[in-house]
Amino acid sequence: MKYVSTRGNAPVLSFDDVLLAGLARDGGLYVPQSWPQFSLAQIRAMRGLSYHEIAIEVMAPFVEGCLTRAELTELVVDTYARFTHPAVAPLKQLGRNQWVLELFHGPTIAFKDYALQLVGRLFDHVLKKRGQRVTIVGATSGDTGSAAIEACRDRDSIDIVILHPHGRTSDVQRRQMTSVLSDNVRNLAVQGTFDDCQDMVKALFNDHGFRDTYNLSAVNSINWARVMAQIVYYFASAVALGAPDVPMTFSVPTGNFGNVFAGFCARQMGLPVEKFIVGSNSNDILTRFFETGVMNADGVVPTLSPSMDIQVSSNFERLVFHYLGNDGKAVGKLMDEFRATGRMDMPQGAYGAMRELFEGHRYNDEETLAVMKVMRAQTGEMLDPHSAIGVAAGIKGHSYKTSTLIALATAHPAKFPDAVEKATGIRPPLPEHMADLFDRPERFDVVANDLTAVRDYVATFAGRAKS
Ligand SMILES: N[C@@H](CCOP(=O)(O)O)C(=O)O
Repeated sequence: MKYVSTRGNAPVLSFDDVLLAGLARDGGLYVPQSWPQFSLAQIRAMRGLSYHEIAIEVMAPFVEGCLTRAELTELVVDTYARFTHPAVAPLKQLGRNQWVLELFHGPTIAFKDYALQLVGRLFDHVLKKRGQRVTIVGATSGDTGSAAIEACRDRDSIDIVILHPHGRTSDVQRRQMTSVLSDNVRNLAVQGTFDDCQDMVKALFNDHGFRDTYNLSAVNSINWARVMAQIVYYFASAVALGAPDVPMTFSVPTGNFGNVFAGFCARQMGLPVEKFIVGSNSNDILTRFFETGVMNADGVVPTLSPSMDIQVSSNFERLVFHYLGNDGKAVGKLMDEFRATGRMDMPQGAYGAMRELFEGHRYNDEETLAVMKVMRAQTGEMLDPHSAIGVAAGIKGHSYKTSTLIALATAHPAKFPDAVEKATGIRPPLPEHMADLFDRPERFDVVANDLTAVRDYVATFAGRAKS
């Protein structure tokens, strides 16, 4: 399998090079040159397989030529054996034809673990084989950071620096990152927004001298390996509910568009999906896009669902690439326009085709709390604010008659205890392995929203003498 950049002007790479590269050298994102295909019979045959068995089937074509099936199997089995639910990603019924997919049974209790636990092991495997080291630089609005740190902490071949927006994550989210005191981990609290953090990470990758000196790698969903591992739960949940003989509608709360794009990949590979519903909070750039065909960046406002406090959804570029017929030049033009003006007008044909498959719905904080309260009262399901938005958007957009709804629950309610208590009157306790989180010492450095300050910090950290 080979991978190409969405801007069409970077080297074509194999899986292990894409894993280490993160962002393509032309500023684009890597996507597979062609989509592996599963026939209906092959999808049907996945029914009854375990999560890890489905993971191997789904991911094997993407790593072909880089990992043997035995190597992939070993990594996958080791990854998901550590998840706390025997089903790994269990489904819970909400109503007729409506289900919640719980994606918070990994170590940091958010969906990011499903990919990052594997990505950490993939990095280790490839770097050891090559005898190389990397410096991972990542941006988080709350969940990616802790999942990446957990996956990479104490690994000999990796240093990791995570940028988060100062004061804009939940206390649990921040502590999950800042209480990891491993020598190879650093947290930077940036006096800005998540978009500022993500922008600076991309700028460091686009500075080729810097990138090469410190061997930068990425853990955000700009890294294809993240998206690849997330495709698995779309297949696993769909076949558990009768796919491919019943079409699915997926509802996904999303800010950076990586999660829902993984669902789109599953569809490209043959999984029958009727619709993707995107749930937004008040930072509703994606919902506005699907309503109008215009991507218009506004200021970010803090919400009860901080992981989605995002205006620039980096994976949207991968979708644009697909709908512009894999025309990297056209994608580059649109992205440059968006960067310069904060506005992107999708060509009508491409927008019309996107609208056949995607729609979006927005919920402000008040509406989110109301959904959490009603869901708890009517179904017994305790939802975190992000998952509540996904469920509400799904119920709004789903047609009972033609498909089964799977709404993705992306984080454990205990990650957002204040919001959950406000909505339901119940304060969800942290799981046992995190019970002492608020007693652990924290370490982080506050930096200005300034690229030079961040670059100097990364250089000093990555360049330090290793003990
Ligand atoms: N919502 C994310 C933001 C980063 O997204 P990613 O999928 O590109 O890592 C977070 O919680 O950090």
